[in-house]
Amino acid sequence: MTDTILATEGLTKAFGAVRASDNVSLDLRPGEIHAIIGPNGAGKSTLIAQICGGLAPDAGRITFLGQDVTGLSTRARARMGLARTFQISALAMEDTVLQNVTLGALGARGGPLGLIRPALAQRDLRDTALAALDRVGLADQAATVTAELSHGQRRQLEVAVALTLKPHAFIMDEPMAGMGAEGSRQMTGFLDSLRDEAPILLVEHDMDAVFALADRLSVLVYGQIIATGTVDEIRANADVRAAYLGEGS
Ligand SMILES: Nc1ncnc2c1ncn2[C@@H]1O[C@H](COP(=O)(O)OP(=O)(O)OP(=O)(O)O)[C@@H](O)[C@H]1O
Repeated sequence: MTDTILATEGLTKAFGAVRASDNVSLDLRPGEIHAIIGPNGAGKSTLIAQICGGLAPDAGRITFLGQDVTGLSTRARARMGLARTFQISALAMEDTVLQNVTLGALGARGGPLGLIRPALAQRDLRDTALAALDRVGLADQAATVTAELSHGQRRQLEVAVALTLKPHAFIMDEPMAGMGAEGSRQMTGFLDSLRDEAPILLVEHDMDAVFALADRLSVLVYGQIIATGTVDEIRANADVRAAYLGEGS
């Protein structure tokens, strides 16, 4: 039990007749990357939205760090260290890289964002921000305007913002989306190293990345988890092959 950072138990969410989450139970353990895969419309986004707090489940519960967080707001979960990344719109494109991370660090402390006193001059905030940039390999881009970053660099910047939360878990929604082969390879290496900071719940369509990274996979089909296991176990699973991986291969 203490080996679980995040867990869902019996999570259920219906939209009319569609059961987008149907009794979903899964857990995320220290140091692991747990990938959620499944065909389009399987319920991955719905699941992530419930875990992060944007969508209330009809039934079931979510525990994070041993606490029932089902009724907590997205912000409260984020403050506890549940870090959702790769919502690109969260970055202020006209601000510098350092400004973006500093504002993230300020937000993480609960400071009112409207009162951006000279946040950049606050030494501890600045140090936190610079350390996060260093960790993701963007220290030399601190003064760059965010809009000038490449797609991949923006994703690294999002992770830097998340790092200022001192995350206990990362929730990542399609980090490889929109990346070329080289970008995906670099991102795969980056995520591989990031699991040392906090475990990652990863929704991703790029199967090369998933198979390279995941310690465990859960396969979601029509809102239900039909299998959870290691890459080898999932590859060998007849139900999974029939429902998903077998498609076209
Ligand atoms: N707000 C909503 N209102 C009605 N139906 C919804 C809503 N959100 C999701 N659904 C339905 O719930 C099911 C699961 O959708 P969801 O977006 O969670 O799947 P997904 O696995 O994330 O898909 P994709 O891989 O295409 O992003 C689908 O049938 C979808 O049409």
